[in-house]
Amino acid sequence: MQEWLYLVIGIAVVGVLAIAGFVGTRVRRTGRLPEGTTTDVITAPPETHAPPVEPEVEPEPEPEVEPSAPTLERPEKPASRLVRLRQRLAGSNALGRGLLGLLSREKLDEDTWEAIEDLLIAADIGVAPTQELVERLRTRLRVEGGQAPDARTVLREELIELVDPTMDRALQVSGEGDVPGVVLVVGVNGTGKTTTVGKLARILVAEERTALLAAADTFRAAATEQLATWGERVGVEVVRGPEGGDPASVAFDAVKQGVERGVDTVVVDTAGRLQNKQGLMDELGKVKRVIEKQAPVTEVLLVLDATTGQNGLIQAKVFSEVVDVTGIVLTKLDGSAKGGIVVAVQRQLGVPVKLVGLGEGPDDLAPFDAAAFVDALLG
Ligand SMILES: Nc1nc2c(ncn2[C@@H]2O[C@H](COP(=O)(O)OP(=O)(O)OP(=O)(O)O)[C@@H](O)[C@H]2O)c(=O)[nH]1
Repeated sequence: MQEWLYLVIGIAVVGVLAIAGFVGTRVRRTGRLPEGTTTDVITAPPETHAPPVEPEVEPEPEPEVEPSAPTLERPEKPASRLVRLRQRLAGSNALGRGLLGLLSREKLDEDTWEAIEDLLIAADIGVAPTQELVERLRTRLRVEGGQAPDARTVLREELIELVDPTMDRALQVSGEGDVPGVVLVVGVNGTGKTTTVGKLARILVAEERTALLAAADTFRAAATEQLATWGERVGVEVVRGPEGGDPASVAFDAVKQGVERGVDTVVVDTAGRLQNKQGLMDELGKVKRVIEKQAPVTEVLLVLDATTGQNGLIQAKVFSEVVDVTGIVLTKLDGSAKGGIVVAVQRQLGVPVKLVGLGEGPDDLAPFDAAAFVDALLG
């Protein structure tokens, strides 16, 4: 009986030890205590403080912003522009004042008439027109002398006559039927040709016409950029080609687009390098020929710098031999004391001055008018 008691105690001890061993093994293997068990011996792995993971947030789609249309400028109506001529002809109206001073003398002797001739020639009117004018003034002032004619009135009338108010100065900017009018702008670089094309675009816009510009001056890259800026300001597109490319192909493309889009007028800027007459003739001849596959050229404007005097007249002659010039744009009249060039160039080419440049402002290009010009000269 005692042996049985020892056996039961032994089994019980072994059992307790076995259970303790099993529990220890599980804790080590799993790293955690079985549910409801606590102990000081086994420590849980240290908690790591990983930064909290931000939930991924889909970025808000950028709201689509309509490219805002550039604010377009509203060019000044052409009719009001010539009023600026009077102030701008600061140099040229010295001619008017000088003539009036001489003609108001009590005695119009030979010396006075000579001084009048000198003044007119210095203002670039040209020798033949000067002699004609002096002759007419002498006759009128002598014949009407008894009634003390107003020298100013006589001079005004004779100057207007000389500038010729009967010439048709309307710009031909409309084509026949559905095709656009095509204005070809030619002239030596530096005369203000590209500026004139830009200003002309503004005149067309002011008159509510649609226009397209052709940057066919591929010779000077900056000319294309310059033209693009002019166009952007009034919402007129510019057709351009590669730098140094064929000007005729740019002109062709522009007029083709003009026909397709049904614009009113295409204005073509050209390079017009005066390297030699044959080169110029080839270049401008080709430009005109290819344009006319699409639409007739309605106006050929020759741009001349009024400050260049006789040089300008020589250029004018060369260009007029190469293309049929139909109108003259006289730029920089504001800075010139030589307003007489208007008379000289019209006489030389037999075509009217249609536009005058009066400054560097965007709307400083005005339709020319004989009476307003003479009034500005006389101050
Ligand atoms: N004061 C004055 N300056 C003018 C007038 N017209 C043009 N200009 C200036 O003359 C300079 C030459 O003008 P452009 O238009 O670049 O000359 P361009 O003939 O086109 O020369 P290219 O582009 O090289 O063919 C510019 O500084 C113009 O602002 C004008 O009527 N009066």
